[in-house]
Amino acid sequence: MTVPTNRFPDDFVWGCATSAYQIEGSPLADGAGMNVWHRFSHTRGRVVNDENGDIACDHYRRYESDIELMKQLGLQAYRFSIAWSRILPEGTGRVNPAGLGFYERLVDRLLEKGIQPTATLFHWDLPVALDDRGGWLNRDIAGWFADYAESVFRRFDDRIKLWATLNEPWVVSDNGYLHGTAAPGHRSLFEAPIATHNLMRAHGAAVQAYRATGRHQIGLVVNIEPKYPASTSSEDVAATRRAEAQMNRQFIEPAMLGRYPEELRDVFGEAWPDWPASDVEQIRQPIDFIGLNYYTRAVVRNDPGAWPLRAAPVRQSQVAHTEMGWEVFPQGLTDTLLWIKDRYGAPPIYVTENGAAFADPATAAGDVLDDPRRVEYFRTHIRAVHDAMRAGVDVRGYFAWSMLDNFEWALGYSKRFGIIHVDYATQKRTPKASATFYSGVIASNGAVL
Ligand SMILES: OC[C@H]1NNC[C@@H](O)[C@@H]1O
Ligand SMILES: [Ca+2]
Repeated sequence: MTVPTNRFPDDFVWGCATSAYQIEGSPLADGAGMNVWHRFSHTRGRVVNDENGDIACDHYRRYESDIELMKQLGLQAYRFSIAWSRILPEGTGRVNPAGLGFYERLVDRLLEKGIQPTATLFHWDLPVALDDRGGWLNRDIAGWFADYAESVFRRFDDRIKLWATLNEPWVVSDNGYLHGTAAPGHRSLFEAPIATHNLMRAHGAAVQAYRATGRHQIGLVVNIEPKYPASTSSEDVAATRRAEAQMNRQFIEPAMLGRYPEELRDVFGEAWPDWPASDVEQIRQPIDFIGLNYYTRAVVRNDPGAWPLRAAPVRQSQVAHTEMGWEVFPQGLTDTLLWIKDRYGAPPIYVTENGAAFADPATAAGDVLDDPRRVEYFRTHIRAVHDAMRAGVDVRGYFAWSMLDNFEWALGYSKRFGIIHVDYATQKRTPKASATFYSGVIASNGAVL
C-alpha cells in the first residue's frame, strides 16, 4: 500500500462516531428495556448535576436531520452503537420489532445518503435485566451476547459491512467494576478480572456467531493510552508496565494472542484467576480489524499508595490539555499505531475514535465560537495517522469523536466533544469551525493538512 506524501489513499474512509446512550434519548420508547446507564444516571450522585440520557441529543427522533448534517459534512461513514435493550428488552429471548425498526430506518437513511453505516454491538448500555442476573459477572453472558449479536447480524449484515463487538471493554471492567465510576458502579478487585474475562468471552462468542453467517468484517474496539515512564528508574519503569498491561494489553492481548499479560497477576494478586486455557482459546477468534480509540497519553510514575496499579500519572503541565485534563499528544497516536502493528501482527486498523473536549459556548448571537484548539487537535492527530501510514501501518479509516456534543457519561453534558454544537435547551445543531475544517479534510482526502 503506497501512501501518498501529502494526502490519504483513495479508499481511506472518513467518518464520525457516536454511541446510543450518549445521543439517542428516548431510552424506554417503543418497548425498549431499561439499560444500566439509565439506572446509573438516575441514581443520585453518580453523574455530574445528576444529568442523564433521557433526552440527550434527541437523536432517536431527529436522526433524519442529523443524517442530513452528516451529508453536508461529506461524511463517508458513520459509526454508531446499537442499544441491546431496544432489540431485546429483557436482554435475551423476545425480540422487540420497534427496536429493530429504529435502526432499520437509521441504516436505510444513511445508505440513501451514501454514508456507510458501521455498528458497535455494545457501547456500555447493558440491559438491566441481565445486570440483575449478574451481568458481566455471569459466565452465561457470552451466550446472551452471541444471541443478541445473531439477531442483529441476521437483520443488518446485508447493509452493515463493518461490525465491532465491544467498545472499550477496559472502561466497563475498570470503571464499572473496579472503581465504580461507571455503570453498574461496583468497586471490587475480584469482580473486575471476572468482568474482563466474560467481556472477552462474549467478544469471542459473537465473532464465532458472525463467522457462521456474516459476510463482511468484524473487529474489536479498544481504547489505548500509551504509557511513558516518568523516569528511567526501575520503579517507574515497572509501574509503567503495570499501567500498560492493565489498560492497553488486558483486552487486545487475549483477543489477538490468546493470552493475558502476566503483569495482571502483579496488579490484581490473588484476585486474578487462573483462567482455563480453553476459555482463552475461545476468546482468540480471528478478527478482521482492530478499532483504536485514541485521546491522549500518560506519563507514569511508581506510586505504592495508588490502588491497585501502584502507578500514578504525572501531569505534563507545560503543554496543552483538553477540558478532560488530557494532554494533547499527537505523537502518541503515531506511536500507538506502530505498537499495534509491531506487537499484534499488523492487523488492519480503523481509528474508531479521536477528538477533544473544549468549552464551546454559544454566543448571544446564536453562532458558536469553536475553540481553535479543537481544529488544531484534529489537524495534528490526522497528520499523526498519516505519519504512521507512511511508516507502514495499515490504517483503513478515521472516525472523529464526536459528530454531536453529547452525554459524556459520569461527566454529563459538561464536556463538549462535538464538531457540531448542540444547544440542549432547544436541540439546535450548529456546526463548529472544526466541522468546516473536517469537511475540508474529507473533500481533499487530507491534502489540506
Ligand atoms: O471520552 C470520550 C469518549 N471516549 N470513548 C468512549 C466514548 O463513549 C466517550 O464519549
Ligand atoms: Ca475516501
